[in-house]
Amino acid sequence: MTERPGAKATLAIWREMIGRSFRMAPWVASALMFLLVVDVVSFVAVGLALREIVDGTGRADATAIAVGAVGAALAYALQLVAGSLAGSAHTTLVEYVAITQIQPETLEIATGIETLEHLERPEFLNRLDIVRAEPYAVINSAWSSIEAVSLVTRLALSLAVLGSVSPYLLGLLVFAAAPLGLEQIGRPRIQRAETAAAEARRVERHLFSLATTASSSKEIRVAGVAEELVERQRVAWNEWLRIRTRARFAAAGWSATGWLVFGVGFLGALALVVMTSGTAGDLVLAITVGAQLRFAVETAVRSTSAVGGAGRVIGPLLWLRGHRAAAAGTGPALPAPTALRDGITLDGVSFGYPAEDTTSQRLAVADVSVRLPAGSVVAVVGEYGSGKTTLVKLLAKFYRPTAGAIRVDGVDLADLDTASWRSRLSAAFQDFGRYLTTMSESIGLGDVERAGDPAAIARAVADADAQVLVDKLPQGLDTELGRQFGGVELSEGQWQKVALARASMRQRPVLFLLDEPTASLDAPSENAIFERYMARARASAAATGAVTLIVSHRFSTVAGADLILVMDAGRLVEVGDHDTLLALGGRYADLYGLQADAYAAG
Ligand SMILES: Nc1ncnc2c1ncn2[C@@H]1O[C@H](COP(=O)(O)OP(=O)(O)OP(=O)(O)O)[C@@H](O)[C@H]1O
Repeated sequence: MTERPGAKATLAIWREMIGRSFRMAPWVASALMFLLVVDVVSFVAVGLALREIVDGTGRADATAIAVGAVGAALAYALQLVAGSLAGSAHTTLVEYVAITQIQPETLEIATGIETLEHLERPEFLNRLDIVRAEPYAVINSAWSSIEAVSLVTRLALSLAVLGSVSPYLLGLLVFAAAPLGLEQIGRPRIQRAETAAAEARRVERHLFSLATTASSSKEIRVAGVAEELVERQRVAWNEWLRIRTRARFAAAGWSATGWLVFGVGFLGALALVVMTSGTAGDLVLAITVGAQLRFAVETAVRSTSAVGGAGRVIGPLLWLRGHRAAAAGTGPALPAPTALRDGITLDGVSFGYPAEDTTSQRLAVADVSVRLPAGSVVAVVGEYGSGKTTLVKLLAKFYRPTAGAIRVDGVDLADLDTASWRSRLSAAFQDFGRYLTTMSESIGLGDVERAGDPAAIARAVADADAQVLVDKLPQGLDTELGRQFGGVELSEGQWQKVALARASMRQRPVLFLLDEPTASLDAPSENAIFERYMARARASAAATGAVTLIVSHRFSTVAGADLILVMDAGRLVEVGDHDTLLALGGRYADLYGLQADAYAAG
């Protein structure tokens, strides 16, 4: 999956990065530009002063030697100061732009894509990981490309001085090309290795977080699987290390060969100077400037390495941007309705999760056609893995149907603006989030626009039957949640209540999705909540024609629904209300009977 960005794309990114540097930190960026100019000027001054010393020595001119010596000392000092300040300015800029611009961009890309598929695809996650790990490389390469201009100037000047000592020394140019050229051979290997190692790194991180997260740690300890996890993490680290080390060794070999060639060339050139009766002054000048040349070449290698090496991050960054742009879709998007007149219709809807091998892709939802009338309470039941949650995700537009269409009052959901549609939804998911912040914020974030509205939060708390929980917390709604940051830890059921309260923040949704909203709660809590939600569903139905869709495994919960959808292996096998389905004596009746027997036996 290594993609090398083209020269045009790389130049465009550099221009963008330099532009951002000047916008974000104009003083530091301008200072860096100025210091680079000072660096070159002082380099020229050192050369000229050395030339003066050598000429003065030849003429036995003490004044010229003294002027040359003072000039060389001053110019050298200036060069050191400018070089060091430029280094600091460079690091500051790189860090600042990487952290304030590129790092947030990765999160924006990941969260900005409306659907969820990308978060399950390794090719997306691997690239995200690369850019997140090294956002500095992008901006660093942009500034290194500018510094390269000053380096080329320095190289040219060194060679001019050396050429004036002896034309043979110009041959060093050929030898200087060796370290630069051979570096180009090693670098792509490192680049490919970084990309190839990204997956092993993700595996390593996953295992680390699995082993250090409180929730999974319990199972790990009971099952005694910790050692196995450590071993697997070690294997993943080793794999990461092996791929990178091999490439780095190979690149180091090429680089060492290049420097060997340069060293041999330098020695040969000096021998030629001596043999062609150069003066002692010429020899000293050749050695001094030659050493400077070596330094300039070394810096050039480092900087071309930063410039060229950034391809491994620029490539993935451009890919991620492209992916986001492609996912944004085209065409005009319609605003979502504020109320439903007719309802939501599923027309031959099928969906299969993306699979590596598309030929063996299984449909999680297969050819489902049903009408969810405006104002109705709809329950979805079925065995584990029958496609209930997938149906909810399709309605929330997290995925697009692979076939068929979902219509909202006759308008294809695909044509509705996703943000607008989501602003008309309320949803509580089975795998709810835990926001580690205050209780009130954790609830309020269910509706950003009213996140700080105490009345809205109080109503959401009441709807989710969470007042008892709030009363138990040491600082009520102001209590910090989550032990990781020093707050109060909640039980699974309490977290679920917080999620439910969050989902209750929007008072006038047109679709209320509840995917097993009470799975972690006890039966009395579930009953209390369900009654409230039924009442709420009826009130919403009257106000906005809202459809409330509840996924549940508990049949006592769903019996009061207007419409029950029975799913089996992705298919909708039965539709109707409780009495109709019982009378049908089919799948629903079987499942209902099983659960009733289980309760009776219990
Ligand atoms: N993110 C995913 N990637 C790939 N396959 C998935 C994904 N989520 C679910 N599936 C598959 O899709 C099918 C339907 O899953 P879904 O979660 O919709 O079932 P469900 O009826 O909600 O199950 P449960 O009652 O366990 O919540 C299952 O076979 C499952 O393995």
